[in-house]
Parts: sequence; C-alpha cells; structure tokens
Amino acid sequence: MQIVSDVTLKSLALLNFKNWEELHLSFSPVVNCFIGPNGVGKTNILDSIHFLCTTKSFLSTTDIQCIRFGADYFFIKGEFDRIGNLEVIQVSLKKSEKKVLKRNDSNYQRLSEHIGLLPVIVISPQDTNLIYEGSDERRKTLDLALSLSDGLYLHNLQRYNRLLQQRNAYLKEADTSGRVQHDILTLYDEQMDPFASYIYNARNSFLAAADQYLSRFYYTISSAREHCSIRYQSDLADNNLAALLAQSRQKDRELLYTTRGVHKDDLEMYINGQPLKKFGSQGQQKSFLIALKLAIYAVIKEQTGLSPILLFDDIFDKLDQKRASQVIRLVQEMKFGQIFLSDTHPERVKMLTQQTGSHSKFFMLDEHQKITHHEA
Ligand SMILES: Nc1ncnc2c1ncn2[C@@H]1O[C@H](COP(=O)(O)OP(=O)(O)OP(=O)(O)O)[C@@H](O)[C@H]1O
Repeated sequence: MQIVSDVTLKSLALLNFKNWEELHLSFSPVVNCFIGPNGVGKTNILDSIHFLCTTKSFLSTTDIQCIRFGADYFFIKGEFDRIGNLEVIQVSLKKSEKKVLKRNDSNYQRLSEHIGLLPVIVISPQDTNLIYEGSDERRKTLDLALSLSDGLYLHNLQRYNRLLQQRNAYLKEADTSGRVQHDILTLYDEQMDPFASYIYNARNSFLAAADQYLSRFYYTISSAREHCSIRYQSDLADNNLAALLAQSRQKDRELLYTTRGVHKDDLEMYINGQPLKKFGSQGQQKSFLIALKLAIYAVIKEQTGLSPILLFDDIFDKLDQKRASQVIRLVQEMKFGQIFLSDTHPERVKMLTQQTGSHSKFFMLDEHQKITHHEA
C-alpha cells in the first residue's frame, strides 16, 4: 500500500473524555489498530479524534455527554502533521461553559473556521442511521463531507439556515397577527435563492462524483455480484428556490413553515435497482455503507488533494469472510492516508495489516482499560 500522509495524527491526550480518565498515545502515520473486548473504550478513542477534526462527536448527540461520568470537564489534545506543518488542536468543555477550541494555542472565533483543516471520515455501525433514520441524518453526513471538501459550503449553508429560520418565524408571526406582508416573504425568498442554488449545485456534483466511486467500490466488495447506486432528490432539480417558494406560499402560510427547499433534500439508496432499506440484507447494507463512506473519502481527496484520516470502527461488523477480505483488498488498492481501526479480534486485524503490508501499531486493551502496544 502506498503511504500518503498529508494529514496524520501524531499523538493524542485525553482527560475525562467519556470512559477515559487520562490517556496519552502516540501513533503510526499509517495504520493504528485498537483491539479489545466490548465496552472498553475503543470507539471512544476514535470519537475523540473525530472531535478534534470536526468539533463534534460522531456518537453523542450533545457535547456534555462526552464528559466522563462524575467529572466536570473534558479535554482533548492532538498533535497533527498537516502537509509538513505541526498543528496542535485542543478542545475542552467545562459543564455550563462554552466549548473552547484552540489551534496552536489560539482560540478560534468561530468553530466553523476549523472545519476542513483536518479532513476525517468515519465508518461505524452507527452508519445504519443513514438507512433507517430520517432525511436529516443523510443531509448531515453530506453537509459534513461538503464542508470538508469545499471552503465556501458551510458559510452558504449557515446563511441559508439562518434565513430559513427567520422566514419560518415570520410565517408564525404573520399568522398570530393575522396580517401578512407579501413583500417581506418575497424578500426572504429572493435572499435565500442564491444560497440554495449554491448548496444544490455543490450537493449535486459531489453526489454525482460519489456515485461513480460507490458503484465501483460496492462491486469490488460484493465480488462483482451486485450493483448499487445513490440518487439525489431535491426540489431544486426542476426549479429555482424563489419560484418554488412563490408556488408554495399559500401552503407555507397554512402549515407555518417553509415546505420546499434544500432543507428537504434527500439521498435515495438502491441495490440492484431496489431500495436498499427494504431489499438489502444486513451484510449488503453494511457493504453499501462502507462503499458509500469510502466513496465520500475518495471525492474529498480528489477535491482537496488531502487524504482524510480514516476512522474505521468495528471494522468487520456484519461482514462475512469473503466481503471482509474484499474490503481489505479495497483498502489495499486505494491510496489511503492514516487509518485508525477498532475490532474485538486480533487475528482478523492482523490479517488486514499483513495483507496491506503496512507499518502498523497495535493497541491491545484489556477489560480494565489497560493498554499495551506493539508495532509490526
Ligand atoms: N460520559 C461517559 N463517562 C463514562 N463512561 C462513558 C461515558 N460515555 C460512554 N461511556 C462508556 O464507554 C463505554 C463504551 O465505550 P466504547 O463504545 O468506546 O467501547 P468499545 O470498546 O468500542 O466497545 P464495542 O467493542 O462494544 O464497540 C460504555 O461502557 C459506556 O458506558
């Protein structure tokens, strides 16, 4: 496997982050494996890396849930190498205070400024939410991917969302007062329009590129037995936002919210032409989600020139032997940057690292959270 290390995490320190009271680790620039029984905190280590890169957990819905039970703060520090430069990132949260994020000892004014500096992709059992939960889960994943690959995307999304909130508030206010000023609604529609167009075009081209990779990767994982695809669903496919909102104004006034726009976008997933949710087996769904996340990885890399850090949680969950070795083949063929993975079985992970022939570091966790490590 060729080593591409545009962004690597060199070391990690945790204080009171979830079940880790104190932890200090240093990593291989290539593959790092966390191996140990269920519930010892392997995923939480991956989550802390995700936190450093995106300012958020990929598991917990609120930041406060990340503070160790009984403690009143958490602290995460990571030393990264980004294209040859040292980047020291620190995140801390005290109960009832605002989260603080520092880059090389300087506070960020806005957390969103950090997004994109350290691209990261996580593949985890939680990804089934993309199939079973509502469209907001799919938009969230897409928005993060786009924020990592396009410096203007998050700004446009935030502006759109702010105007959307204001428009919704105005619809309620007009209903309460019994008086609507149509020129105010028209102004909102016109202001939202360019942001919606930007978001639509960015999502459309990102997903078109991802679809190409997805079908290739899935084809490999399923040993050329199945095909899959994604389809972007958006109100904006047929019309611009201002025209759509003009058409739906009466309905919006009755329902008191904005019924059309990019905040309603969705992503449809198909396997052999059938909806994945209804017709995919657990193993097929898992294979699809791995292929989708690797496709997102590939597009981010193509667009930014940076290899994201890959967090692969519970790597062999629900995959049969054949599919697991095809995933390994893919990892081998794709030129990945740094990888962190977790599994309960040392043999399976060794098989992966032997096949990839890469420089790997193994962290063996026992049920008391004691860690021993060795390199191979
Ligand atoms: N805020 C918190 N404070 C203390 N412990 C926590 C906190 N949040 C989660 N935990 C604990 O972390 C443990 C789960 O850790 P984690 O999911 O990282 O395990 P894992 O090693 O990945 O397990 P598996 O192999 O089952 O995926 C649970 O025991 C949970 O109670």
